[in-house]
Amino acid sequence: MPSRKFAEGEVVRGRWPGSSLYYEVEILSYDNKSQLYTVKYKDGTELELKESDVKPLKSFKQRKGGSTSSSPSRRRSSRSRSRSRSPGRAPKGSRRSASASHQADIKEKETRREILQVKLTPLVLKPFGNSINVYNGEPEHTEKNDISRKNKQEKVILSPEGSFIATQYSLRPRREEVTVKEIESKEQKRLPKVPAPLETFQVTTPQRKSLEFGGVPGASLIMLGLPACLFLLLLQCRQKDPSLLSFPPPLPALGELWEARVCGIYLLWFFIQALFYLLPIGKVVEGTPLVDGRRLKYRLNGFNAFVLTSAIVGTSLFWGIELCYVYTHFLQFALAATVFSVVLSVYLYARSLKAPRDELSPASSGNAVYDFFIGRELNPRIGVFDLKYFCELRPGLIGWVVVNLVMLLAEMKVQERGTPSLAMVLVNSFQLLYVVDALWNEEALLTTMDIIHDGFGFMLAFGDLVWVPFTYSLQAFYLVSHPHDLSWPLASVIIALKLCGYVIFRCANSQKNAFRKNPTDPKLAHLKTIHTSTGKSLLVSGWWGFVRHPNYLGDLIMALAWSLPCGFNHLLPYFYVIYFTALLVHREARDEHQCKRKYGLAWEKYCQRVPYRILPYVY
Ligand SMILES: NC(=O)c1ccc[n+]([C@@H]2O[C@H](COP(=O)([O-])OP(=O)(O)OC[C@H]3O[C@@H](n4cnc5c(N)ncnc54)[C@H](OP(=O)(O)O)[C@@H]3O)[C@@H](O)[C@H]2O)c1
Ligand SMILES: CC(C)=CCC[C@@H](C)[C@H]1CC[C@H]2C3=C(CC[C@]12C)[C@@]1(C)CC[C@H](O)C(C)(C)[C@@H]1CC3
Repeated sequence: MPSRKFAEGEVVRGRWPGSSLYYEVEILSYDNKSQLYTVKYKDGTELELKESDVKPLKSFKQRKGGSTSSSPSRRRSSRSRSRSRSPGRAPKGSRRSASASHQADIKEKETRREILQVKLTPLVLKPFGNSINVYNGEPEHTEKNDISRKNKQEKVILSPEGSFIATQYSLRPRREEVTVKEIESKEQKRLPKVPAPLETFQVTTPQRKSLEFGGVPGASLIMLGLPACLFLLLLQCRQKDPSLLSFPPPLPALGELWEARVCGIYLLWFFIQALFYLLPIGKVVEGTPLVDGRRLKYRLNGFNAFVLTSAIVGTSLFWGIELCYVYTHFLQFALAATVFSVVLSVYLYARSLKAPRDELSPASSGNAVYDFFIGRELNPRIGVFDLKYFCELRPGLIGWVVVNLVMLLAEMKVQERGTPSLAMVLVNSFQLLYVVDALWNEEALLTTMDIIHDGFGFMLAFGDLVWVPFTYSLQAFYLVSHPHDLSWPLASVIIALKLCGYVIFRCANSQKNAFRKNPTDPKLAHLKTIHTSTGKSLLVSGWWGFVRHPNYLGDLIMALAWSLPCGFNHLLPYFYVIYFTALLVHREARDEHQCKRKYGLAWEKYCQRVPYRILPYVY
């Protein structure tokens, strides 16, 4: 049990010395000896504060029934008069740097977040205490998913009037006052229209300290490295001997790889998928609340698009259309897709320069190279057409299944077989199950960090449109020219492994999704939870009590099962497992960082209760 109340990285309110004003600060460190916290204010000021001068964020939203009876506006004007020592005020002449305009963007975004924290954050229940002295930011206790208690909580959260409290006006530095007033009047007009949000990811995400992915050098390296890696993989896979000894493969001339017909087919594919996306079939749902309180609408018809695509592919086969053309021109298709993703990224960056500030991604930085990579605009849309959401699941993911099928047909042709090999059938079926699962559970995508945190830039454009269909299908591509005879006993073990991975993956994801959708779900009543200061709880038993990312564990087990049918002659079919382990370890670290900032000590408590991240007793 930690002796201090607040964790490093936690965002809290810190008293400005000599005043009674509290501002949002981040805990940088704690000195056991002096018992002082080093905190950082939003303008960069670092100070040491006593514990009594630090309060959890939530405690300020609980003063509605407290002694301050003045209206928010009255309170604001009276408090602002007394803000002579605002930490928001930087020393003369030192406030604006060269990147001032983006900093201003970020500042305004933060300001909006702050306002929304005031207006959108759900009330915290009595058990946390209505007084800031009672609740210290720590989870009070771990308890069973108590329905009667949760019902109470749900009631409070869902009531629009009860959920929005405006008590934090005094916490804003004076220099933001004009913007704040302008924005507030806009917000006040908008807010009654939106329902009380349950998910407040963007709203409560505090400012980031450092850039992810190794910052500008890391992003530059990834942007150059990923396409190079893709072409080396494909060229290596085409070799008779794809072992490391014959690396690097001979490089073809660029002219050989560029074919206008292939580009046309690729564009046709993309626009057919876009057309399916626009069909008015499927449920329309709302995404998580944006920084301005709005919720975007998304149509869930990914599975329908898959069925329609299957019908088109089936018809093409019936008419005898040579699908093996995709195999014989695989590198040309990869180049066409790469060029398309680069053009798309340039378009996305260019249009983001005109995007309103509050539509920028929380991951964007103000650095052009980094923002081109991570994406500047959070949800670029052309009318109702959401570019990121569309690309994440449709052309690439469905394309991957079609590529696998093409490889199966190519194997039969190249190896002159009447039926596909058992290894190829397993790879195709396993990956088909994965894609169908993703499309069937499409709604879950709306809460992933790709949708709510990352912008739409080169990373996701290239990742979704090129990396997924052309590298995730590497096992099938490998099997076309490197046959592997798989015995049935071994195949049974691999099938069991795949099913085991799938059960972990699906059950873990479904358990969390069901819990986030309805924490009072009677089916989850047996699970233990930890309460957090945001009003949301964390599961600490069931799948999420086993390791902190059981869904990643299941996904990794499945990844291994996709490679094993290719045998052990070469490393190449295991590329996916290796890459995916690195991706998930990095993704887990990003998520952990964000959860620690969101949930503070409650997250630390969770980490104590569930010490392993992905693999029990190993990691
Ligand atoms: N094949 C691929 O290339 C690929 C790549 C990436 C991901 N994936 C898969 O995609 C799926 C989604 O992954 P993801 O990275 O978006 O993350 P995720 O693991 O689905 O979600 C993480 C979020 O879950 C919530 N959470 C964490 N611990 C919790 C607990 N104990 N109780 C309740 N909620 C908790 C937190 O958000 P809130 O508290 O805000 O709800 C956290 O930010 C995974 O199955 C992953 O394997 C596949
Ligand atoms: C390689 C680099 C640096 C970037 C590319 C990452 C990109 C390939 C992945 C990022 C998020 C991933 C993702 C899926 C596929 C791969 C990514 C786009 C996913 C669509 C796979 C199917 C799952 O069920 C899912 C939950 C829908 C996945 C969502 C995230």
